[in-house]
Amino acid sequence: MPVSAAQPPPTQAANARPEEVWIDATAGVAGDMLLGALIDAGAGLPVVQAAVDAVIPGTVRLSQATVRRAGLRATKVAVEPLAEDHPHRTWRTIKDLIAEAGLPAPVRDRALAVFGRLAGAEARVHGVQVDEVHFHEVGAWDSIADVVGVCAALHDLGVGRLTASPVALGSGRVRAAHGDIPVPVPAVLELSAGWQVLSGGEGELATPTGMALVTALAERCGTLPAMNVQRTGMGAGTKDTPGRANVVRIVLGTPLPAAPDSSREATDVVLEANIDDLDPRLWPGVLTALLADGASDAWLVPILMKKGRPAHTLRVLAPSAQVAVVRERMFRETSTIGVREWAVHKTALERTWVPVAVLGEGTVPVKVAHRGGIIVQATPEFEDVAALASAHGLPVISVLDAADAAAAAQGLVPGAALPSDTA
Ligand SMILES: O=C([S-])c1cc(C(=O)S)c[n+]([C@@H]2O[C@H](COP(=O)(O)O)[C@@H](O)[C@H]2O)c1
Ligand code: NI
Repeated sequence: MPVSAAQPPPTQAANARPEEVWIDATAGVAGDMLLGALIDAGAGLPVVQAAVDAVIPGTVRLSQATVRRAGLRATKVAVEPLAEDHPHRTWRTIKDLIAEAGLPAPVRDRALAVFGRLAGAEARVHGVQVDEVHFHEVGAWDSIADVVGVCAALHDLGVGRLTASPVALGSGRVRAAHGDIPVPVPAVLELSAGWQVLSGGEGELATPTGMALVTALAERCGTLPAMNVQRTGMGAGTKDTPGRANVVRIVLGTPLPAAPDSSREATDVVLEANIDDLDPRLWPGVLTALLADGASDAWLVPILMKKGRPAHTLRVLAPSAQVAVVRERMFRETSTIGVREWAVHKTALERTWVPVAVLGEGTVPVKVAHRGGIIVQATPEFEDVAALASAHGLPVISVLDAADAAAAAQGLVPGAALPSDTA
């Protein structure tokens, strides 16, 4: 039943641009729920419609309504087709549509990242090449509307950093293009790798599009970060389940100034072990595997350990969500019979990647670390430099010098303002 909006008008503080968003997906998440929550928090539906129209002109109409879910008021976004014909689109087609739509760079890049993650999961589930993935449900127009719409809404609200809660996946079975499949559906399970999830709850609580949005856009899985709250938003799912509100909540605000060290929230974990009996030829492979598992860094410190034995401390820095996988790798691939762990707070500068053209042979991404809108470091990604050099038979040092010069020519130098289209 439609109900009237109960949200108070925004205060002056609530109108300031929020730097941070936390997504509460503990009741599940779907693309339309997240979009509803962002519209509920103040993103403009016309802005969202314009972004979607730029990608798939004249294909869908978005509308919003205020509804109740288990007694809670929330915004429901509906995506209606304007034409009867819904072609199956491949990831290759969708990538081109998004890339060529003239969207603001942050909207385009976020939308490509989300769809790329969704396409990667579908490719693994169905055993096909990623470019050939078909978005088999309703020809992909509703997924495009959800993904592009959410990214446009985030841009409209001026959101920088996103974090999110663990995601409730649900239970049971659903009917999809593949027939009758178990919940969590295969694409959702694939997208859950590296994220914290909750079981329980009836039905399909998280859809592939919702899960791709959360895991591609949020930097970290965890509880509500310390912030000055400005606005909140409630987005409704389709079903109304009594006793369990089918909603996504979002909280927008500005981060609190850094607290004293002792009270800062731990974001990462250091795991370590002293090892004196591993064949040294195995170490490079161990370090590589730990990084592939999602560790932020893994390194060896030469030590003289008990009984006067020359040995190494293997030390690994990992985001909290990756700790179990990293610990398992340490036990499986080294000779250690114990692992020590402690929580740490890592302070990481914001970073973004800007492609620069190099020697007329291709592009290399430059990692730009920034703080308060000012560039602190700009470094061409070495692996990409080395790959370009190898592909064109050039010395790595020449490509590296050319990439540094190209970055400087684009104004990507320490102390310069971050270009507005890369923020
Ligand atoms: O279309 C896609 S990407 C898709 C893949 C799968 C697999 O598990 S494989 C399942 N589904 C089902 O389609 C509907 C709609 O999903 P959205 O992500 O578009 O909201 C839902 O029931 C999915 O489980 C879709
Ligand atoms: Ni599928």
